[in-house]
Amino acid sequence: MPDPTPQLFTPLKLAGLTLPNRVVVSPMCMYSARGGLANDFHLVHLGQYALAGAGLIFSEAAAVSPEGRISPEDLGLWADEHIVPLGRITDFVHAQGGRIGVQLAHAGRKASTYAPWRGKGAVAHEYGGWAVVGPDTRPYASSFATPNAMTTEDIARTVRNFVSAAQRAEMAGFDAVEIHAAHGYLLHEFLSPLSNSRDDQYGGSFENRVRFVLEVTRAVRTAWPTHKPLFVRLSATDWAPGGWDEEQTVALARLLATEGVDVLDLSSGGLTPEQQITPGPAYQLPFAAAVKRAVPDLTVMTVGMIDTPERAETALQDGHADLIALARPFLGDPHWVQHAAHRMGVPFDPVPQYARGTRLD
Ligand SMILES: Cc1cc2nc3c(=O)[nH]c(=O)nc-3n(C[C@H](O)[C@H](O)[C@H](O)COP(=O)(O)O)c2cc1C
Repeated sequence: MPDPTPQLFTPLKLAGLTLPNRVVVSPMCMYSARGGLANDFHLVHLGQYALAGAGLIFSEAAAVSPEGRISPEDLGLWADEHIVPLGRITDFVHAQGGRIGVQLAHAGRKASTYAPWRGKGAVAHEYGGWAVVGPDTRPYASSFATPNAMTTEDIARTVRNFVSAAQRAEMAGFDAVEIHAAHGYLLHEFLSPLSNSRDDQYGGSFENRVRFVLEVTRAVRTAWPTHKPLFVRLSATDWAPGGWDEEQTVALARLLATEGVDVLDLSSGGLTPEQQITPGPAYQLPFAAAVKRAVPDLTVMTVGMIDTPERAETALQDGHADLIALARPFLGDPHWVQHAAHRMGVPFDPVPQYARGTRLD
């Protein structure tokens, strides 16, 4: 074992859950479900990361209501029938010594589109899409559906949907949940002045725009067991003038910390097609660093183009983040953690049962 052990391979305790290393499989929609139900694809896709020793695996966004799906192929947690197929996956991951969380999501005005493999940007109405909702009636882009502005009853029902989804996640055996409030989906749409023109208690001032995400967080935290960590993913900036930005993110981070959020997962963008950004290596790390500086009690996860173990290790050693999430690197190399350990000289056995000699039959 190198001395000192690379931070990437040090454990991290989140509420009652201890992660063996700091590498997290970031949520990735695979557009492979029917009726929101997980199937063999999800078992194999997510299960492979447990066999390969990821510190924590996040499933893709699971819709909290049918109209909150990005596409008809999204995973769901809006009905009890979703519990058993997901439980099969969490059982498998746990049997390999792994940990798995699920992201709870509502796509808002970016719902009801084709899955990307059907043709980008098209609206699913043509083959049986559904009416979409948002803070107001402005669509994400001209090729997207025109949303119905949510009433306060719609908002209250959506809060309840997040709670029911979290309760189903618990019944399915997940170790963590993440509230998806990023990437231009429903909760982010309420946060940003660029997509929220409401004049009621959910629009206008900062306090009003953050109300919906705080209500969801408070309600989910109450329903989700205290020994299991709660993550929230935010887009730290819209990369657009007059939009949501780092300053507001830090202010919201302070509020989320008081609501019992364990981990803030800092991404960016997705609110508008007119983003002013050319992403480069670790381009979202400064947002994690800013939140860590301002809210030291919060555990912070960074994501985005952290493609090498060295870059990940530097982010941890510089104190800019506590956890590193990877998405595309895991698609290219499901054994990323094992390969990182090898490069850093860390002994690493991804399948503890084999290491203990109990499964050598
Ligand atoms: C195929 C694919 C699907 C994704 N689906 C989700 C998702 O369901 N929820 C989410 O928050 N982010 C999603 N993302 C974004 C990733 O979680 C991640 O934030 C982003 O890809 C940047 O990380 P990377 O550079 O390591 O890929 C997706 C990314 C990819 C490539």
